[in-house]
Amino acid sequence: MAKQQFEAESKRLLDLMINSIYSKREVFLRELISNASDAIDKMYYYALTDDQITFDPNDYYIRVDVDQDNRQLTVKDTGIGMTKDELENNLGVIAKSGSLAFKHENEIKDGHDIIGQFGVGFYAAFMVADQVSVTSKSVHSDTAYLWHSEGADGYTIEPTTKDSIGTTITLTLKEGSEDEDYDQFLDPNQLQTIIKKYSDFIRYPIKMELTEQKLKDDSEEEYETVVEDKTINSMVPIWKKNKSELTDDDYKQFYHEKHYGFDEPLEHIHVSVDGNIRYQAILYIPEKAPFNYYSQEYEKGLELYSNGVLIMNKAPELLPDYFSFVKGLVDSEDLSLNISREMLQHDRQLKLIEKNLVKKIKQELLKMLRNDREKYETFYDSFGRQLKYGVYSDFGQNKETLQDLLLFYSSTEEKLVTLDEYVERMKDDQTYIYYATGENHTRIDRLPQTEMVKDKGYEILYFTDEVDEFAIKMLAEYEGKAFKSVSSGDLGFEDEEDTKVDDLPETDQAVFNKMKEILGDKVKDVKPSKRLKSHPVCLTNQGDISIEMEKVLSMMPDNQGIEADKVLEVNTDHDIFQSLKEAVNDGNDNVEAYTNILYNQALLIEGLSIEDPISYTNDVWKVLK
Ligand SMILES: Nc1ncnc2c1ncn2[C@@H]1O[C@H](COP(=O)(O)OP(=O)(O)OP(=O)(O)O)[C@@H](O)[C@H]1O
Repeated sequence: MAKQQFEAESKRLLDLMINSIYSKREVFLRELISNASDAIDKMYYYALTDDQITFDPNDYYIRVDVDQDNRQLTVKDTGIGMTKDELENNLGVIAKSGSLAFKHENEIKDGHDIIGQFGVGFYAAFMVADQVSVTSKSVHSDTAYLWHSEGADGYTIEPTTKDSIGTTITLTLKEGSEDEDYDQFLDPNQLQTIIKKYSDFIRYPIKMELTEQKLKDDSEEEYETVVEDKTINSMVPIWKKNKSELTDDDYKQFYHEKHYGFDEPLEHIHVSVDGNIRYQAILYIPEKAPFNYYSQEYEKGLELYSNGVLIMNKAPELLPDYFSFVKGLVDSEDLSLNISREMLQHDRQLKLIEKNLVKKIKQELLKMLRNDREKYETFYDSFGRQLKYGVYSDFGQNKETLQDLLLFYSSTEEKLVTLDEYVERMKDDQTYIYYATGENHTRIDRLPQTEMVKDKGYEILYFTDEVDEFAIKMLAEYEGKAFKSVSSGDLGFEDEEDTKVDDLPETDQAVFNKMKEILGDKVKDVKPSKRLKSHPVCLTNQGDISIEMEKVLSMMPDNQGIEADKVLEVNTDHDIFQSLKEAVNDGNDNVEAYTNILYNQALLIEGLSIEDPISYTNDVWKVLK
C-alpha cells in the first residue's frame, strides 16, 4: 500500500508539535478525549437534523484502555466517525480543523460547544507514541477505514472492518529512557489522574477498566481482585449547575476535592455571566492564609477552563494582587486560546472577566462585613494585611476599591472598626481622623502622645501592621477627612495655639536652649508640649516620614538610611522640668545627663533603640549618686 506524504508544511509542523507546542506530554490525552467529545457532540447535532437518528445519551461514551504487553493505549468513542476523505483531510493535513469547519457550518452557538479549532491537537499523540492508528466508521459511510502513521514520513489509509460507528485511536507508546517516562501512560491509575485533571467535566462518560482489591462477599478480611468498568469523570461541572440545586456542603466538598485549601472556605461566589463574554465562575474566600501567602513563593491565580477543559492551573491575570487570596475557577466558551491551549491570545477578554470578578468579590466581602462581622474579622485576620498592601501599591490606584474593606482597632470602641464607622462618630469640632502607631494595642495605649487626643474625647485608630501607615498615607483622606498621626508635630486642634519657646519665662527658655545644645542634630527641635499630661517627654516628628515609618524603612534590604525629623517635646508642667530648671539655674553638671536620659527614654517609649546604651547607663548612675 502506497504511503501518502503529509503535506510539506505539515511535516515541519508535526516536528514542531512533537517538540515544542505543549509544555507537558500528558496533555496528549486531553486532546484525544476532547476530539472524542467533539465527535459525540457532532453526532448530537446530526441527530437534531436527521429524523432517522435518535440521540440516546446512554449510547455515547469514551473509553480508554491499556494493553501493557503491547505498550498500547486506546481511546475509543462512539461519535460521528470519519469517512475516508475526512481521515485524509483532517488527519493528513495538519492545522486543518474539521471541528472548526463543522462549528461554522452548523452555526453552533449554545452550550454544547465544540472544543477543537486549530487542527493540531490530534498530533500531540506523537509526543508519546511512535505509531498511531485510527480506525473509524462514519455515520455517512458503510465502510470503515484504518489510518496509520509512524510519524513525520507520512500515513496510509486502507479499508477495514468495524461494527459500530465511531473512532478508535490506538497509540503504540515510545520506549522510555532515563529522561522520559512513557510507561506512566500505561498505568491505569496515572491515566485516571490525568483524566480527572484535564477532562473531568467532559460531558460524556469516560470509562476505564480498573482493577481493585475488594473484600470478598461474607468476609471481613479476605480480599479479591475485581476488575470493574468505571466512569472516571464527573461530567457535569458544578459551575454549570443551577445555584438552587447546590447546597453549601456541595461547594465545600468541591473546594476540598480541588485541593484549594485545607481550611473550610468562609464564603463561595458562584457567577454565571451571559454578556459580551460568557463565563461561569466559582470563587472561594478561604478562612486561613496558606503558609507561604505573604511570601514571594505564593502563586496567585484561578483555574481556567475553556468549555469544561482545563487550560491553565493558575491564570494570574484573573485576579489582582490585592485579592490574590481568592481560590477557584473560571470557565468560558468565548476565550481565544493559542494553539497549545496554554495561553490566551487576548488579554482583553481576561481583563473583562477580572474586572467583573473584582466587583463580585468586593460585593461579597462588603456583604460579609455588614451581615456577619465575626466571619469578616476571621477573614480580615488572615487577609487584611493584603488589602492594606493593595491600598498602598500601584501608586494607590486601587484605594477607592479597598478603603471600605479596611478595619482598624479603635481606642474608644476597643474593637475593630471601619473608616466609615469612625467618621460617623467624629465629634463636631473634630477635623481629622487620628491614628497612633506601635507594636501592639497595649503599647499604643500607653504612648504619651495619645494623651491629649484622648483627653479631647477623640477616637484613635491603632496601627500595628508595618504597612498601615504607608497605606493610610496613600489614602490621605476618607470622606473628606484627612488622617493625622497623634505623633505629628501639629495635632490640628483649632482652639489651641502652639506654645513657642520665646513666649516662655526666661528661666524656662534657658532650659530649652541648653537641651537643644546638648542634643545637637539628634533632634530637629526641642519644644514645649501641649499634648503631654502625665509624661515628662515624648518624640514627635516634623514632615512626612514618621518615626514608625523610619523603623519599617530601616528593616528593608535596600534601606537608604531615611530618618524622621524628630522633635523632643517636653512637658513644662512636669516635676522633672522643675528639677531641670533648677539644675540649669544652678549650673549643675548633671544637666547633660538629665537631658540625655530624657531623650533616650523618649526613644525607648517609641520602641527605638538607644544609640549608646553604655553612656545611657553611665548617665543614670551619675544622677543616682
Ligand atoms: N475521534 C474523532 N472523531 C471524529 N473526528 C475526529 C476525531 N479526532 C479528530 N477528528 C477530526 O480531525 C480534526 C483534526 O483534529 P485535531 O485534534 O488535530 O484538531 P482540532 O480538534 O480540530 O483542533 P485543536 O487543535 O484545537 O484540538 C478534527 O477537527 C476532527 O474533524
